[in-house]
Amino acid sequence: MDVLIVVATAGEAGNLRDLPARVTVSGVGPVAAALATQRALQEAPARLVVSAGIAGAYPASGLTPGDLAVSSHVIQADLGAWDGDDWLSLEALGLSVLPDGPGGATFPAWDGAEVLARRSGAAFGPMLTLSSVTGSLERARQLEARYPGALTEGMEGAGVSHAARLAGVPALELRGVSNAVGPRDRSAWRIPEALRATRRGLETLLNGSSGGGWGAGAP
Ligand SMILES: O=C(O)c1cccc(C(=O)CC[C@H]2O[C@@H](n3cnc4c(=O)[nH]cnc43)[C@H](O)[C@@H]2O)c1
Repeated sequence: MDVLIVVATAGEAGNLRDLPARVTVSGVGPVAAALATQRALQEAPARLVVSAGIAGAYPASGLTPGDLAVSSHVIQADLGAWDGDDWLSLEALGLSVLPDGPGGATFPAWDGAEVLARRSGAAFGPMLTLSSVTGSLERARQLEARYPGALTEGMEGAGVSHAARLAGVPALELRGVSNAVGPRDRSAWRIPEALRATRRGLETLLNGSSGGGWGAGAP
């Protein structure tokens, strides 16, 4: 399988180097992730792009550190406008990140993502991308209200999805949970557990063809 895995940091790449896929380290944030994905796809084609790494889990998701999440959609959640205290999404503004398309800042995931989630024991749902880490419960709940069912928060998924979409390559986000989204408490982050979960999901993906393949969405 011809898979490009994009992670933000060298630490996240460290335990993935032996997997049968190309791993690119983008740097942190959606712009860095988009540029790195674009460059990697120009250097060599891929049939599937994965934004992988660690993530925070929103309170209502029920996810805890060491759990795994796979995207149904990837959403750039901080693109929009404030009208006083009211938030207007790109959709509400009639705008899109894609010059030719509807969809605001939402990127549907690869067709095989739901099967992958089932096989790897991952939660399956929307995964949010923001340019800054949420630091309060109030803000976490606002984001959950705005994006019902949101599982996780990261800083690269939408950038990776955007670049993949422009290149005509399917994409998904796959992240191990390192922390709860909410008040900043670095001592509660469980990065090794999150990295193990991420690796488990990627192994399931990369071994997929030996388990009956991915059906119509096969990369
Ligand atoms: O607050 C700190 O001191 C701090 C120190 C080192 C790293 C961080 C990060 O926030 C890492 C961001 C990095 O990891 C992903 N990530 C993980 N959890 C979250 C989250 O709750 N919200 C947003 N991003 C998260 C993200 O994709 C970045 O690549 C903080």
